[in-house]
Amino acid sequence: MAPSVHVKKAFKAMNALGIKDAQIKPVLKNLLNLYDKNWELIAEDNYRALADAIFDSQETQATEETKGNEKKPEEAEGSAPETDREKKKAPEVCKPNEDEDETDEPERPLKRLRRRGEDGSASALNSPDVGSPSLKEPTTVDGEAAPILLPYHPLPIENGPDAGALIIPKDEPSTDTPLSSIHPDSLDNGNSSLPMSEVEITNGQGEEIADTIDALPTTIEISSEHKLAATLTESSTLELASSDTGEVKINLSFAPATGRSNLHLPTMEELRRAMEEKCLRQYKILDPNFSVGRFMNDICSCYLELATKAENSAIQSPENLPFLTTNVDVLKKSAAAMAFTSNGCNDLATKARNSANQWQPENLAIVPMEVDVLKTSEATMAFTSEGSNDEGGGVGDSMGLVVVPECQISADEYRLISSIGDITLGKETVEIPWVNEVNSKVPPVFRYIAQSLVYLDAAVKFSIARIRDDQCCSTCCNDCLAPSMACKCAAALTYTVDGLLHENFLEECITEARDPQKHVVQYCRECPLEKAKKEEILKPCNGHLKRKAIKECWINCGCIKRCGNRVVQQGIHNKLQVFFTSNGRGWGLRTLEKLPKGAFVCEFAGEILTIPELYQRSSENFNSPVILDAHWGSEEASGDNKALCLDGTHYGNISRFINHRCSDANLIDIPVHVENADLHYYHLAFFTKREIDAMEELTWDYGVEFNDLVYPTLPFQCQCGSEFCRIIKPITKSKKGKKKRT
Ligand SMILES: C[S@@+](CC[C@H](N)C(=O)[O-])C[C@H]1O[C@@H](n2cnc3c(N)ncnc32)[C@H](O)[C@@H]1O
Repeated sequence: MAPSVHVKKAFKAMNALGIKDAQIKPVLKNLLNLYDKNWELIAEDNYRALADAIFDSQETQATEETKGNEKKPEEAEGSAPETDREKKKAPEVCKPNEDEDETDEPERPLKRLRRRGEDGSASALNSPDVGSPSLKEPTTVDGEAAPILLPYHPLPIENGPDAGALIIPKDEPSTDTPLSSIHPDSLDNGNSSLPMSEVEITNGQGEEIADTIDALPTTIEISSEHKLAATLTESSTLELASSDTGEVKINLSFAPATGRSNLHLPTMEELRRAMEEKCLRQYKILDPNFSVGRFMNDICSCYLELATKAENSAIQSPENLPFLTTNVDVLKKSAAAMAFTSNGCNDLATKARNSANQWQPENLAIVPMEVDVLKTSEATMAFTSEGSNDEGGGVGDSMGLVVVPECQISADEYRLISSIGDITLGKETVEIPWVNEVNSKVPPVFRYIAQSLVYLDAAVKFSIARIRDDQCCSTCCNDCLAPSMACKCAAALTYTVDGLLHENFLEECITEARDPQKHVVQYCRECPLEKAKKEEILKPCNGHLKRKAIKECWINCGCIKRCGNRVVQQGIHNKLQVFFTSNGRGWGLRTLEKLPKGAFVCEFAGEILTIPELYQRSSENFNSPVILDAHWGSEEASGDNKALCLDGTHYGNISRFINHRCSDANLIDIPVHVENADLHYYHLAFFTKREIDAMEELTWDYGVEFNDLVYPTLPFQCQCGSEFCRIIKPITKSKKGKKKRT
């Protein structure tokens, strides 16, 4: 399964920051659960999420200790010795700005880290001397940019005379001090200590013009084409402005954070997905091409259109532009501001309409995130936000500006996001819907394939010439399971006429899976699993199995396509559903109808990789690859390109959602030969081990061990809930002092 190299890298990056292993380990475990083992996210910005989580946990600990200690009478009287107080603080290593930071708040180990692409005083995590790997943009197996993971690029700010007056949020403001509205005329250019939500506006010639946001009544003032000042009181605001050069900027801001320690910075991707999901659910948008990026773009286009129209006609009265409250003079010069609420647009619109006569820029505001959209024509856009959440109540530090090219989401992805009806995108003969009743996540992006595909080096050849006469039923001409047929392929009595596995065959497979060591037939001198690791000392081979396998009728057989000895190759036919589990296991697969014992559910489809190829992917995020352990070590299966596995991470089918359950899973995986008799490659098909009720989750035993707690070879803490769960639970002491497993 997933190599420990991820863990090692994470430890290394944290060690470079002076954080000790003991502090890293528990937080990393939690984070892995939280991020569904998405190492790519965890490793982003040099493990910024991990560092943040460690610091948060230290902070929480310190706060708790402080609270606990405050209760002690001697400390309440201020008699705690200095040394004790110091102990409550976060570790020394976490306070790089010690000299500057003299607040009474519990010490925050590191300042909140900037997002990728921001400049200025880069955080320790971004400094090259940390020695951690540089950020790698995700690529697909073809080497093309993976569509879903939107890279951030710093916005190129032009200082030339033609550059528009665009707002660049000031990075890392550091105080909660309430702000007052600053009239552009009275601005102090070059102010270097702007507070938390303050943003700068440049006039294209390097001069700061300014924009401030605080916790007072909402105000946006526009005094000239390139001058804009805002003071906001409600939770957040949205502003739109265009420049002479046709650029449109949208700026949505949170009000300053107050007492929200659990905020985390969502990625652009998370934000976009959450918004898209919301639109799909709440507004029932059915257009498969819908995207938030496009939506924002449309706002910009409409805005420009309206603004341009305003130049030529008198329609710019507030009654005619219900959501737009701006200064007409400024509009005429192509710069403007507008505001509306995210959940209360109508209220504000009404307010704006009702107050037409007093139509003042003060009556603006409230949107729960910070967004910047630039250059409609080039469709670039930037989201800068912190603490965005579905309720729109998030607040946070002011963010730096990041710009993301809009068109990085492939058509497939659009379809995936909008195609709640069928996660297979029509690639199976049945539709498989997905549902999330737990949160607003949408399924991970991957290419749905109904059949496995060779990635590159795997020696998988399907040649008719290799099928011997005694391996097929060339004389059959109908259904091989029909009573009158004496078919040699069907003689193995694998399937019943109902398309189920024969009871005996199934039981034998279950017994074999229960104790695989008993069925080991081969030990290799140099096991491919070890060899591919390129470590100097190879561990001895654990042995390889000769598993019971199904041989279906294949191309050389004379029977019909609907022959009873062709089950797996017919594909999925049951009603299944992908759903989000409620106990931290991410997505899962369940059946919507009752399934009998021995029924075929689906096969594991993915990229067919050689073991070295699998290890080369070690820096990527694995989705539990499956080893095709067949006759390894035998003469026939030797060669680096013959020891194979299936990886469903990037290309996969519905099986990539099947979760693990120790021992008493309801599915069993059985090798199936469909195209040829090659022993080193086979299909892996899932069959029911027992009758399964409608709505029951489908699970299989990945066959993994959960015993290395320091550097786990598995990327997840098992939550299967089985009474036979193999995970070693930490031993805790009960109140009576007895040790027990948690
Ligand atoms: C093949 S995927 C299964 C689908 C996955 N849950 C998802 O959301 O995409 C395997 C991953 O699911 C999670 N998982 C599967 N079984 C689990 C279990 N019993 N306990 C905790 N996590 C599990 C782990 O993150 C594992 O790496």
